[in-house]
Amino acid sequence: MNGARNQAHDDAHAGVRDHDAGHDGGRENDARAQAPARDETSPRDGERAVLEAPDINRALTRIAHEILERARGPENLLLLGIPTRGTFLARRLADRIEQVEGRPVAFGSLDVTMYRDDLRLRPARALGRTDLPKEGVDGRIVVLVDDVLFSGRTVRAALDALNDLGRPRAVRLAVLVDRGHRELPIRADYVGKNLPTSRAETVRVCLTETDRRDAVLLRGGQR
Ligand SMILES: O=P(O)(O)OC[C@H]1O[C@H](OP(=O)(O)OP(=O)(O)O)[C@H](O)[C@@H]1O
Ligand SMILES: O=c1cc[nH]c(=O)[nH]1
Repeated sequence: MNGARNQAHDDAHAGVRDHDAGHDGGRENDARAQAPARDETSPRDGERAVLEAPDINRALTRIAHEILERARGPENLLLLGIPTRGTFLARRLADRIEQVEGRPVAFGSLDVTMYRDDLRLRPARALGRTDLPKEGVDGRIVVLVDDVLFSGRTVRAALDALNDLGRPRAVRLAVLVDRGHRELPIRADYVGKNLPTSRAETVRVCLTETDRRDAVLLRGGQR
C-alpha cells in the first residue's frame, strides 16, 4: 500500500525530471532567454474553464463519499487510476477517504497501453505504470479512476488489463468528466461532472501534479 503511495509520489517527481531533461541546451535556451516561456498551464486559444480548482475539489469529495457509502467502508476497496491523470485522481480520492474514515484505503495505477484497440492506428505511446498493492485485485471492489470518459475505449482496455491481474469481486468506474459520445456499452458509476460536448470539442483536464493548476478546459467545435 505504502509502496503504491510512494510510487505515485515518485511518478509525479519523475514527470518533472523527464520534462526538464527533455529541454535541449544551446539555441533553445537562447530563444527562451529572449521570449518569455509559454505557460502550458494557461488556457490555450479558444479554451474556457468549465471547472476550476474548487469545483474539482468538491466533486472529488462527493465521489469519495459516494464510493465509501456504496462499499460500506474502505476495507475491500482498491482504487486504481488509469495513467496519466487518473493515477493522481485515485490518490486524491484515497486521501479523502482516509480523512473521512481515519483508515487508509488501497490504491494504485493500471496501465492500459498494451490493451488498447488502436495500437496500430495511433503513434507509439509511452507505457504507463501498473502499480498494485501486494494483496492484488482478487476479491476486492476495484474502482477504476480516470479523468475523462469519452468513447469508453480506454475503460474497455482497463477491464482487459484487470482481467489479466485477477478476479475482483466488483469493478466500478469513477471519472472526473463524462463528456458523452460512447462507442461501447460502458457507463460511469461516479461522475464529477456530466459535460455535454460535440465530438469536435476537446476536454483537457489539468491537475496540479502534472500541470501546476487544477482546471477542466473545453475547446473548439460547434454544439
Ligand atoms: O473514453 P476514451 O475515448 O478512451 O477517452 C478517454 C481517455 O482519453 C484520455 O487519455 P489519453 O489517451 O489522451 O492519454 P492521457 O491520459 O495520457 O492524456 C483520458 O485521460 C482518458 O483516459
Ligand atoms: O476530449 C477528450 C477526449 C478524450 N480524452 C480527453 O482527455 N479529452
